[in-house]
Amino acid sequence: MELSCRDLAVARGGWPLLSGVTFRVAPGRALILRGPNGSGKTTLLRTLAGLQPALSGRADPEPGMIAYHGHADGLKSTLTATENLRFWAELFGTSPDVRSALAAFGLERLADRAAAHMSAGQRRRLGLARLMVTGRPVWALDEPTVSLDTASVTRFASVLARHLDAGGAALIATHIDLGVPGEVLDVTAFRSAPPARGQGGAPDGFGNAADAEAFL
Ligand SMILES: Nc1ncnc2c1ncn2[C@@H]1O[C@H](COP(=O)(O)OP(=O)(O)OP(=O)(O)O)[C@@H](O)[C@H]1O
Repeated sequence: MELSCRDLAVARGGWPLLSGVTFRVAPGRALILRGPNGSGKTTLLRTLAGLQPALSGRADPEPGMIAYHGHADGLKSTLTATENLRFWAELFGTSPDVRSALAAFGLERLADRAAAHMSAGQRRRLGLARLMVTGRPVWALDEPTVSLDTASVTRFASVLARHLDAGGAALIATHIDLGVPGEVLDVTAFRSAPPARGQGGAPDGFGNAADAEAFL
């Protein structure tokens, strides 16, 4: 499935961050988001995933077709690895092969262990295995390889390659080369214009005007 954005404007805490964001990701391709800390990569991903509204513009497909993996792993800490994947499959209305999803991330021996008793890297692997049970054609991923060792990065890259081979698409904020087909988009090209001086501070929840101006 294709992922596209036209003239999208996004904000955090009511403060415009990016505007005029336009791109197209064909089925089978990934678009890698780049940009320094605080430049708006997470905000763009969250907007596309429907976790916050866009200020203006258009994005396709609608969030219901997008599986989002953010900084948190989205796990229920008291549930085992298998139970977590079943929980998500039920939520997404799919009938997945949970054993294959666990195997893809080398989690077979942890199938019956509660997420609370896993290491950070093991939890991250389980969180990523969740993507395989969503059945969603577009993946929006925010720094998916954080906490992963080299072997796990390779496993993840291979799961991602299979997703793309099957006609899926992906938008990924990452600083490492995952070796998948696609282009790189630097979000700093879409920075919103800085606010005019004397227009007051940043809106509640954003931080403060100095922070905002430092970024903008
Ligand atoms: N919960 C929040 N409330 C208000 N402002 C926020 C919030 N989270 C982030 N921001 C601000 O929004 C801006 C964009 O943040 P965002 O997380 O989208 O950047 P990023 O490019 O993903 O950064 P990083 O590379 O550090 O993950 C930053 O200036 C940040 O300070």
